[in-house]
Amino acid sequence: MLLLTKIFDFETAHAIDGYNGLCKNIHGHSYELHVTVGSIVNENAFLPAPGFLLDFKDLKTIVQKAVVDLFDHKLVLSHNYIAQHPEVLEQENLVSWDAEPTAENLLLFIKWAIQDELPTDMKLVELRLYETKNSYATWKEEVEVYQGDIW
Ligand SMILES: Nc1nc2c(c(=O)[nH]1)N=C([C@H](O)[C@H](O)COP(=O)(O)OP(=O)(O)OP(=O)(O)O)CN2
Repeated sequence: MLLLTKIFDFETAHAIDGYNGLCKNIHGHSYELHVTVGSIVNENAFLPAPGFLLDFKDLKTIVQKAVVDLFDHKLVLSHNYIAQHPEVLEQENLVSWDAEPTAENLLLFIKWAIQDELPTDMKLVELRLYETKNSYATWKEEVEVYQGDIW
């Protein structure tokens, strides 16, 4: 499989309801999202002109619209959090969510949002979302491993 990766940045504020730590309060992150897509190719031949699996520009357009535009400079809070802090409803950049906006849940949402927008010959293979430079969540397509005569 041949893979392409593009990196995106967005600034988002959130709080985690039910968490016993600093992240229960509204705070922000400079998120970094790595999106890897791929396709099975004939590895014994060059790609036909223009030699792209997918134009990086097209990948950028898809992820920008499906993810970055939704989250950049937004405040993402769960319905549970909002119910306990109704004053946040005054924020014009509020995005209210069914789930807690953890790195894991954001990543699952991002997977759903991107998957359906890719061309049919491209597969979403891996997503990595950095919440800080030291903390990130990864989603990977399960790869079937060939072991002798059984998959
Ligand atoms: N499994 C998860 N754990 C935590 C999440 C999360 O989304 N998934 N989120 C948080 C907080 O949002 C917090 O802001 C990030 O936590 P942490 O990485 O511990 O933050 P630090 O600033 O201490 O990170 P450094 O980059 O190491 O300085 C908490 N846990």
